[in-house]
Amino acid sequence: MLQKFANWFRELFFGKELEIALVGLQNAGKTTLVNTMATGKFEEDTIPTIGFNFRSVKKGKVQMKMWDVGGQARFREQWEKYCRSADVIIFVVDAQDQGNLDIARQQLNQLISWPSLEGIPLLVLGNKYDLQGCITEQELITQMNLNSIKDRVVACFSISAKKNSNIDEMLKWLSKLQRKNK
Ligand SMILES: Nc1nc2c(ncn2[C@@H]2O[C@H](COP(=O)(O)OP(=O)(O)OP(=O)(O)O)[C@@H](O)[C@H]2O)c(=O)[nH]1
Ligand SMILES: [Mg+2]
Repeated sequence: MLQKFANWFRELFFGKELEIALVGLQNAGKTTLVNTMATGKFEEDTIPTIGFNFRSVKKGKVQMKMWDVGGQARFREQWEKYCRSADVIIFVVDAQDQGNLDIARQQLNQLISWPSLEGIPLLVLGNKYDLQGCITEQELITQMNLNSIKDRVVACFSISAKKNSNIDEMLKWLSKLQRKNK
């Protein structure tokens, strides 16, 4: 109760802060999304993330502190470490790369089964929606088995980090989240 009041008081004067962990397979577009959120522009030449990148961006009244973690297999065991202290987990999927959906689903299941991550809200993004042959939001919900997740708030959006589409809707959803009591 006291913690809730302290959070409310802090938010009133300093605005809200959200800690965000971005995970998902390599090449899904995590770094591109963070860049688009920061600058509003698409930067073509991202290189695969080694370890992680950190970027803090103010959107409206919300300071978003983003941990963008590498998606290559050798970095995946570190995902939990970054998600542990996050207020929300964003799992980015390449919506065109249907051959990797099974692995994405397995990795997501593995991640959210960590007891340390119980209850942390989950946002699944089907990225690259500007490309032909992408699966829809509804298909992504089915393929990623999102309806079976009952222990946390779950949302799903189709976005394009490249074309900056649906990013505002995503930000609106994020800005409504409560900070975790730390
Ligand atoms: N067409 C299209 N391409 C995109 C989009 N988002 C990212 N890409 C491209 O996808 C490739 C991978 O993007 P990254 O942002 O580096 O992917 P990542 O998820 O950070 O990859 P790792 O750091 O290896 O985990 C790049 O060539 C991007 O230009 C999108 O919305 N549409
Ligand atoms: Mg990256």
